[in-house]
Amino acid sequence: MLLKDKVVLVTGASQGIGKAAAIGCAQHGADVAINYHSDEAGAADAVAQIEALGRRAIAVKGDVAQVETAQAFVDAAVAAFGRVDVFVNNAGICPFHAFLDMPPEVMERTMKVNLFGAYYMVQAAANQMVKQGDGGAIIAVSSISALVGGGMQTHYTPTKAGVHSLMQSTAIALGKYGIRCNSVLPGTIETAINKEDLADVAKREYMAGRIPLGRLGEPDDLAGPIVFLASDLARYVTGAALLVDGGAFVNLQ
Ligand SMILES: NC(=O)C1=CN([C@@H]2O[C@H](COP(=O)(O)OP(=O)(O)OC[C@H]3O[C@@H](n4cnc5c(N)ncnc54)[C@H](O)[C@@H]3O)[C@@H](O)[C@H]2O)C=CC1
Ligand SMILES: C[C@H](O)[C@@H]1OC(=O)[C@H](O)[C@@H]1O
Repeated sequence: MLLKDKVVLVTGASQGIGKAAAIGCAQHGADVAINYHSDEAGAADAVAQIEALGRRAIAVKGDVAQVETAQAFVDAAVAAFGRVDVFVNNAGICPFHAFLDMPPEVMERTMKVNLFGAYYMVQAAANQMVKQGDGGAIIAVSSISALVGGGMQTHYTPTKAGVHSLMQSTAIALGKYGIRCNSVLPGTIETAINKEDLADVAKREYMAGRIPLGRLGEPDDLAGPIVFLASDLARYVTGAALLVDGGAFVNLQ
């Protein structure tokens, strides 16, 4: 039990990596508040799975692109559980699109959800941790795309580099409060975000073939690294970025 009786908040946790992280934290003894955008059934299922583990859970609806969602989420978690120990910034979108004719609204929505949303959420969670006075852990779900490009992701990869950079800067700003800030950098994980993209069999085989561990990732592959960074096992780790990609990044030839 690495997170016994800790209170963990996860954004975008009605499915995919966020849901796996929320359940993974509950498996390690945490109570969990999840933010979700619109998938009521997915959020209810996440809550049910956490409660089945004997832990408490709430689901709070909100669009992370709206500034006020951040404080409302933290307030709801504090009302339910009294405090915030761990904050996982996971919510994100990746609407694949070419660069030269990128619609401004797609570009701006991607920035607002992935980067602005992360900024305001991390700020609200950090203020609560500072008020509590006994530290905390913040983990951002960045991406291998913080380090490498994507021709159909010119609006997306800067947001992932941005949240990685945000963790580096908040690690400095919040270190004196005992708040650790780190990011995980997933490779290609099979979720709804890339279902359409990976429906292209040739692309899917190419992507899988680039991975030394021999398979695409699944959401649960992120749960362990996130629990680790949230836990006291990582008590001297801050400002770090952990690739969780089956070795894809290092596979040049
Ligand atoms: N699947 C992959 O290959 C990779 C995913 N990531 C990142 O992992 C994170 C989670 O994505 P996945 O689980 O893969 O996809 P997903 O599509 O299953 O999950 C994304 C979650 O974010 C939520 N969300 C989207 N917009 C939101 C908004 N405005 N407000 C609140 N919630 C919102 C969705 O409802 C969903 O629950 C994202 O930040 C993504 O960029 C990073 C690297 C690789
Ligand atoms: C959604 C993509 O398949 C996925 O997102 C990322 O951040 C990865 O780098 C992949 O491109």
